[in-house]
Amino acid sequence: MSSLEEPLGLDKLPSMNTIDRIQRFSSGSCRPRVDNLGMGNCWIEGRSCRTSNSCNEDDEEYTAETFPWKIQTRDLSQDDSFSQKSLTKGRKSMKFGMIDDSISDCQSSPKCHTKDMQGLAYKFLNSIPKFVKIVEVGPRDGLQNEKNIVPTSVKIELIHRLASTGLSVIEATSFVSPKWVPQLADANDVMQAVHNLRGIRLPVLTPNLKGFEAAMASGAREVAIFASASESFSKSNINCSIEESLIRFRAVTRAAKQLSIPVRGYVSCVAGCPVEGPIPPSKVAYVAKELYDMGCFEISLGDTIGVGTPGTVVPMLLAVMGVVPIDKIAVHFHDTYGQSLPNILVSLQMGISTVDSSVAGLGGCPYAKGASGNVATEDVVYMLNGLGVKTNVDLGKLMLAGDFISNHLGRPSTSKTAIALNRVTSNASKISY
Ligand SMILES: CC(C)(COP(=O)([O-])OP(=O)([O-])OC[C@H]1O[C@@H](n2cnc3c(N)ncnc32)[C@H](O)[C@@H]1OP(=O)([O-])[O-])[C@@H](O)C(=O)NCCC(=O)NCCSC(=O)C[C@@](C)(O)CC(=O)[O-]
Repeated sequence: MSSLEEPLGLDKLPSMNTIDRIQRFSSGSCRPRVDNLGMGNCWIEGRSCRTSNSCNEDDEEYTAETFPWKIQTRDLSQDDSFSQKSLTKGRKSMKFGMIDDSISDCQSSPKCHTKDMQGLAYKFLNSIPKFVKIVEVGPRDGLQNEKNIVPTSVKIELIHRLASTGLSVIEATSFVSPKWVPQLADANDVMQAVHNLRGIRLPVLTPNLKGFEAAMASGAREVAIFASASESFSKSNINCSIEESLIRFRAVTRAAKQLSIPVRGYVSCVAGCPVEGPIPPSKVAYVAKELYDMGCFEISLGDTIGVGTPGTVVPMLLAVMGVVPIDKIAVHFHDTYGQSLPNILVSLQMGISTVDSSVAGLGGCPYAKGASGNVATEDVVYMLNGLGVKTNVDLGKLMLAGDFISNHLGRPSTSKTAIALNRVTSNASKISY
């Protein structure tokens, strides 16, 4: 049975319910053990883990120290604009997913235990970063799998439209073999047309030195290399073993360093492989560390076939967080099982602040059959808006970019947000978000 048919579920983990696990991870008392994170082992080890699935931890006060690995996270204490102002904002802020005043309503009810409610809100929202950087991968990951090749002019227009939304990073294309990915054979033309866009980073995928050199010649000023945590996927995707790929990627990072070009590193199949099924977190951590050690400024963890759930994503992230600083980790979810948003939410709760996504939910990998598109950028922005997290992305303009490419492809967007908001207004640009 292919891993697409069978979710990689909690049965692969120690028997601890998900909420319990999130609580324990959030508390910071269970830290990843990096030396032995294989399948079937204790995924987490804290100061007082006695068995593979239990941590001897009493409920703690939710103080700043309880989230030791967080970076620039929100503070829900008295002065915090989110906890206090948002909670008393009134019904008007319910519009478009903004947090409502139900908690403050509840606080005034004798039936509600105010301290418990505040404690719960703190526990689940405290570690979420105040700002999330969105890496838009639509023009690359989104279009690399389209049956009908998208004209170069449409790709260029899409990048321009995305650039106007406030996105700061747009992955533009790939310098890969046109025999393998004919959809992106026009990489040079696309980059020549957009590389001068101001105030925006436009990384491109480069699998080897040949791709790197072509990218540089086209005007690219940031690249990404892409390894896999699955041996089988590495072979089918880039035609070499993981170790061989790391040798190629070292050559790319060395060349990039000489030109001061930033290199992003991807690890694909972090939650499962279409051939091998479950991938142990230790394998993901190994590849992530190799990429980080060779100089990648950021490691994007890709659930290429979209089989991950919070139950498998959390232990995988813990393993990687043991070897790569959390502010250097990004998450990249495909939405095959509709798990992307919950997976992103737990990633944010663990302190991750960079999320890859694709406008209109475009995407898929030509070498991962059955995998669906990336999580839609519109859905991510909507959720982050609702959480009070800044992205600097204008949802209305983003929807227009999504409409543009969906119209061109002749099919509706898979973004639930775009579908819902388009239903309530035919002119998204008039909405005040
Ligand atoms: C890696 C290679 C190039 C190896 O391809 P190969 O066939 O093993 O390489 P080769 O070195 O034997 O070269 C074969 C031919 O390709 C040419 N070639 C060689 N390199 C390049 C290059 N850079 N650009 C253009 N042409 C190239 C080379 O010149 C030669 O041309 P020929 O002599 O036959 O005319 C090939 O397997 C390839 O292009 N694979 C790319 C596959 C791809 O893009 N997959 C989708 C990426 S999505 C992903 O990985 C997941 C991610 C990142 O999105 C995260 C997630 O979703 O989880």
